[in-house]
Amino acid sequence: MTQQTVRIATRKSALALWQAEYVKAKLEHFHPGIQVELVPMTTKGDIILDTPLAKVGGKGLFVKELEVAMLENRADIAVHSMKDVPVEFPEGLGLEVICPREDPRDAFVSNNIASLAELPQGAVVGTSSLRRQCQIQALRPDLDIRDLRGNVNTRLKKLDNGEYDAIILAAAGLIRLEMPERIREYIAPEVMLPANGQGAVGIECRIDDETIKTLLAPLGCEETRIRVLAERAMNRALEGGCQVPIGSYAVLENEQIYLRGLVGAVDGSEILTSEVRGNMSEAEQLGNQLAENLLAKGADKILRQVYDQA
Ligand SMILES: NCc1[nH]cc(CCC(=O)O)c1CC(=O)O
Repeated sequence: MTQQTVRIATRKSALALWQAEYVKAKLEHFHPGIQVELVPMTTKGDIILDTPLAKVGGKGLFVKELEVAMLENRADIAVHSMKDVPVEFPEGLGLEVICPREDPRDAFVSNNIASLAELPQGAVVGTSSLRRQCQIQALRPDLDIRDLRGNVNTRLKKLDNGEYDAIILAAAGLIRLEMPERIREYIAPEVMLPANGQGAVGIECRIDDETIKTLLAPLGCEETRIRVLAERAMNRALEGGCQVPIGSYAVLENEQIYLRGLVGAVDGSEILTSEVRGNMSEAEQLGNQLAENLLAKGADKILRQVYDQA
């Protein structure tokens, strides 16, 4: 029998490598004797660091090169942070499994201030996420939100250099990179709704690769799959990629999905929210319904303004 080998296409950031190593370890655990190789590569999103992401605009800035590698059979799977994965996949590729979710909340990170609420008037907060920006500005119009790009370590370094009083990052990244002590406050979803898929890692592969799909099956988490399916359905219906002021967050409560959604003007002057509950088997319908609720409240008008400015 030939030796089974799985090649993982991955970005080179510390978090991407952590996620790829995590999947490698899981594959080796479930399939003793398997060979797993990492194929590190650079994506457009890693190169364009000086332009606000919303302006670069390209959906899938961080995943395209990985997808091309799979289509050209230079890799078998790609491991992604679900929140960076566009809602549609290129022909021939699909998302096969979603792994158990890490803490989905946003984290308040600062060297001298304990929480978002304790930030002094006019404090400088770093984030390049329009979703975070609009929610913070709605709460605290006085704060000075400034762009912050780069991978997790780069962002922390900029904070430590004194460029910001505080920054907002996904808690999941800090936990995975073993820096939970950096988190001063876990921001509740009621205060800051996370991005769709935040904290979840997904694995993409060629849809006709049955061997790989069989190997991947034990890595999936059904609860996470349902939650992320509902969240992504809302974003898809709103035609929102990851660089939009949209939040969506699902939890399961006794076999029921509770899905919350938000669309906001970037300056926080207007925030639309809605929520739906329904059966676990109706994740996508619930996402669509929530999007319709938001559109009925005027979400399309807000989003069009954002796209026009970008
Ligand atoms: N957009 C970058 C990105 N993609 C995934 C994570 C964090 C981990 C996750 O959500 O799985 C981050 C960093 C951040 O938002 O702080």
